[in-house]
Amino acid sequence: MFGLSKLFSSKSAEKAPIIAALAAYRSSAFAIGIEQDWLEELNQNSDKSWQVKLNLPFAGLGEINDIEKFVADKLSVPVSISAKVKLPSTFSFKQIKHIVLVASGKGGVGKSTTAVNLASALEQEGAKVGILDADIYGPSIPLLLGLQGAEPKTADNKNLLPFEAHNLKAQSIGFLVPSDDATVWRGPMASGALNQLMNETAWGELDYLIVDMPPGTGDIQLTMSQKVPASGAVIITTPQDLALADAQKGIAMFNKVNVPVLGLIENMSYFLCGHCGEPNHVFGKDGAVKLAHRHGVPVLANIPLAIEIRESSEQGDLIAKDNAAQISETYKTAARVLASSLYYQQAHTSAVEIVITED
Ligand SMILES: Nc1ncnc2c1ncn2[C@@H]1O[C@H](COP(=O)(O)OP(=O)(O)OP(=O)(O)O)[C@@H](O)[C@H]1O
Repeated sequence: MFGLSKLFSSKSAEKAPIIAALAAYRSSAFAIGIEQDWLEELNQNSDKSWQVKLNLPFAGLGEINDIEKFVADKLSVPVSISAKVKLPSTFSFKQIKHIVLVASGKGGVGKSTTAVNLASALEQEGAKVGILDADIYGPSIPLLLGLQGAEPKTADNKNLLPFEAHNLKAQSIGFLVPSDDATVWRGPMASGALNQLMNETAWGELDYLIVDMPPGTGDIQLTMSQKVPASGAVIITTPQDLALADAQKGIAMFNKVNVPVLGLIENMSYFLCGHCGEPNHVFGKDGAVKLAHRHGVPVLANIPLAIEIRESSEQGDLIAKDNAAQISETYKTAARVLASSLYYQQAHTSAVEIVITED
């Protein structure tokens, strides 16, 4: 852990301007700048340039270049910042620091596609990430990760090993239950299967576990949300009125079970015209942002309706990993804001303890 004495010992006066410049940086994710206790090392070279080492308490490496530029411009000297992600060691379940539920009020809005790309974006922002496919009606995460046909394996005949693809650990409820049977399921059965997968998968240490929930806001989703020690939920919607009405039911459901809604993601938000490049709001405009304002939650991203998203998904590729695609930056920005709100929520409120029970 960083010792303040190391920072302020002999050369504290020289260090004050760079500490102030780091603290003055602002963005949606770094809403109150770089805090002093994130600094691991701060050294000034003989030519007056600075070298900074940071430990970020949330996934946010994608913004380091912007921070570096901001500080260098402010001080008018070259600044080089290196950083790694080191979340506080508070575990919500086994060695998992945060569980985030990705839900939608209705089916077909692109929940699974968004969940898996968000997981990848968090990983690219420097975190250890897993994805758990809990969609009993149509488990699609193995397909989206290019894992179709994979069989679950165990190392010790007790715990399942998670699959690994695209630097993510993954597990799917589809391996436990044939989706044809899901129509006759009740809440306790579904939450029991989810708990079994959470408990009996050897996840190891994870910063974030993204759970792709079944679509809807019925008994099954309610019971599942109640039984998982989630840090928060993200609701995926499309701009149509019907989808937004269902997203509102999702917000109400999470409020009922005291799972904080961390934000909405509007998927298929607009279509970029191939001729003029202008966004075309095929399904309506500003619906998610109005809903978000009404409930005091942020819109984390507006994801376009894009052929590349569908094509990558069908090939088991992730558009979030394609650095040439503008959409990948949109997922990464959403991931940073999500990660930072989890950090500030944990740092500034007292934790609610949720206990997993067997029923
Ligand atoms: N932004 C997008 N642009 C283009 N196609 C998309 C986009 N988002 C999702 N899709 C496509 O829409 C289809 C449905 O997506 P997905 O399976 O993620 O939806 P879902 O909400 O998880 O569905 P379900 O409710 O059945 O679980 C897929 O073919 C996917 O590739």
